[in-house]
Amino acid sequence: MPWDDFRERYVAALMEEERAEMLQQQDQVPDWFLTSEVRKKDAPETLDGQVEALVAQKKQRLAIARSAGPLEPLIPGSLPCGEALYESVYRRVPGCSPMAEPSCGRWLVDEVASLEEVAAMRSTMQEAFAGLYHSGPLTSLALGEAFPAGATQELMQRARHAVSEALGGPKLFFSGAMLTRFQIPQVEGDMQRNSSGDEFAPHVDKANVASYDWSALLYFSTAGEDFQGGELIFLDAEAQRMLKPVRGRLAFFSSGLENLHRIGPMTWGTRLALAVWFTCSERHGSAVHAAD
Ligand SMILES: O=C(O)CCC(=O)C(=O)O
Ligand SMILES: [Fe+2]
Repeated sequence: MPWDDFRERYVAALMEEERAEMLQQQDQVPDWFLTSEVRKKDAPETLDGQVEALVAQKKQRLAIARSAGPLEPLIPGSLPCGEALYESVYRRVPGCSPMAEPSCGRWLVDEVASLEEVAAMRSTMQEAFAGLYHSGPLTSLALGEAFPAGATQELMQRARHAVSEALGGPKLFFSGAMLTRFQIPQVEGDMQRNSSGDEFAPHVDKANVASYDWSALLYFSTAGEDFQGGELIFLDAEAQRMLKPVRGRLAFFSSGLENLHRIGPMTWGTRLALAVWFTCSERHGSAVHAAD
C-alpha cells in the first residue's frame, strides 16, 4: 500500500486547510472550500440547511443532558427512530433511510474481516500512523477522495455490502470514512498536538454531518485483550448499552438521534477501527467510492 503517498497527501491536505482558515480570517474564502463535497455535507449552505443544523445541534445537546442510566450489555436489534433531523433539506429515501422500513436500530456481524485481513490492517495502520499527528490518545486518517487505498477500500466495500444486506438490500453511498486509533498511554513528542478533549465525547453522527444515514465500525482490536475499556456505548434514556469491539466485528447503526453514543474511557492498550458512514442520497455520496 502506498503509505508514503498517503502521508504526502495528508500533509498537503492539512496545509490546504490551514491556508483556507487564514484566508477566512481575512474574509477571503477560497472557492474550493465552499464547493467541496465535505463543506456541502457539513454545513448546508441554504438558509434552511443552516437552521436545521442549529436545530440538530440543540437536539443533540438535549439528548446528552438526558442520558445517564446504568451500564449494561447491548442487545442488538431494531428500535424506534428518534426525532427526525434535517428533514427539510435531506429527503428520506424510501427503503433505505432509517424509518419504518428499514427501521432504526443497532446490529453487529462478526468475522466481516478475516484474521489475516485484520493482521494486515493492524500492521499497516501502526506503520502509517507513526507519521501522523496525534490528538491526545487519538490518531485518525480521513479517507476522503484523495485517499483511495487497496485493502482499506476492499473492507469499506465489504462493510457496505454487509450493511446493505442486513437492511434488505438498499443502495448505500459512501459519505465518509476514517481509520482511527486510540492509544493509552498516548504517544508523546513532536507529532502530539494534544487532546482536543472531545475524543470520547457523546455525539449523534447525523447531528454533525447531515447526509449520514447509517454508521458502521469495523474493528481491528479486541476489548479486554488489545485494550481495556473502550466499549462503544449507546446512551439511552434508561441505560447505557455497551458493545465490545472484537477483531473482525462490524457494528452498525442508524445515524440519528436514537443512537447517541460515545467510546468508554480506556485504561490501556491500542484500539484500531475503520469507521464508515453511508448516505441513501446519491447526490451526497462520494463519487470516487460509489462504484462497486
Ligand atoms: O470507534 C467507535 O466505536 C465509535 C467512533 C464514533 O462514534 C465515530 O467516529 O463517530
Ligand atoms: Fe460516532
